[in-house]
Amino acid sequence: MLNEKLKRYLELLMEKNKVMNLTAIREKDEIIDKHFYDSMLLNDLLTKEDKKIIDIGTGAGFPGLVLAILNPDKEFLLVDSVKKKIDFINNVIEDLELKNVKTSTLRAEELIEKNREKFDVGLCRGVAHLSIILEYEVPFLKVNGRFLAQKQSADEIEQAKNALKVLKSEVKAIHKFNLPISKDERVVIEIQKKGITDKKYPRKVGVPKKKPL
Ligand SMILES: C[S@@+](CC[C@H](N)C(=O)[O-])C[C@H]1O[C@@H](n2cnc3c(N)ncnc32)[C@H](O)[C@@H]1O
Repeated sequence: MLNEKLKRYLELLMEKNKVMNLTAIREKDEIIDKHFYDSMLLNDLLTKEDKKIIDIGTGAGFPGLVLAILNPDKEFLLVDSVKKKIDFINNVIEDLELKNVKTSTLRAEELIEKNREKFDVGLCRGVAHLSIILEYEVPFLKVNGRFLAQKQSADEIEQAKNALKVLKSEVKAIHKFNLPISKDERVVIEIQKKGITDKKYPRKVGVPKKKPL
C-alpha cells in the first residue's frame, strides 16, 4: 500500500512521463510493483542508526525518493547526472514539502570531492555492473557503512571480487525477495565497508565504467 505522499509522487511521475521519458514502464500497477514496491523492499534493511543515505543514479527517484518519503528522520542525497531527472525530483520535493532530501547533478566521480566517507548507507539501482557501482558507492561510505545493491540475481558478485578487495569491502548478506504483484525475483546484496578507501578511488569520470576494477 502506498501512503498519501507516495500516491502523490506516483501521480506526478505518471503526469511527467507523458512529456518526458522518466520510466519505460507505463502501466500504473506495474510502476507500483517494479518501482515503488521494489524500492520499499529496502526499508526493512535500514536501521535506526542509519542517518545519512546516498542514492547514486537515482533517475526518477528509485529507490532513494521512495525511502526518503518513508523515513523523514533520515537525510537523503539523490544524485543523477541528467539534469532533467533531478529537476523532476526537485519538483516532487517541493510539492510534498520534503525537508530531508537534497539533490545533485554531479557525477559520482565528481561529487566525491567534498563527500568522502560521509554516508551510513549507499543505494544504487539499475545503473551498472556491481564491479562498477562499487567504485561509485564505497568511497562515500563511512567505515562499517553499508551499500545495499539491488540486483535481479547475485551472479555479479563473482566478477566483482577484485573491486570488493580493492575497496576493502565484504558481502555481508544476500537478501532475496519477490515483488508483491508480479512475484518477480529481486536480490539485495548487502555490502559492508571494512576500511578507509584509498583516495585514488573513484577514478576520473568515465574510467570506472570503461575499465572496471
Ligand atoms: C537506468 S537509470 C536507473 C534509475 C533508477 N535508479 C531506477 O532504478 O529507476 C540509471 C541512471 O544512472 C545515472 N548515472 C549513471 N552513471 C552515473 C554517475 N557516474 N553519476 C551519477 N549518475 C549516474 C544515469 O544518468 C541514469 O539516470
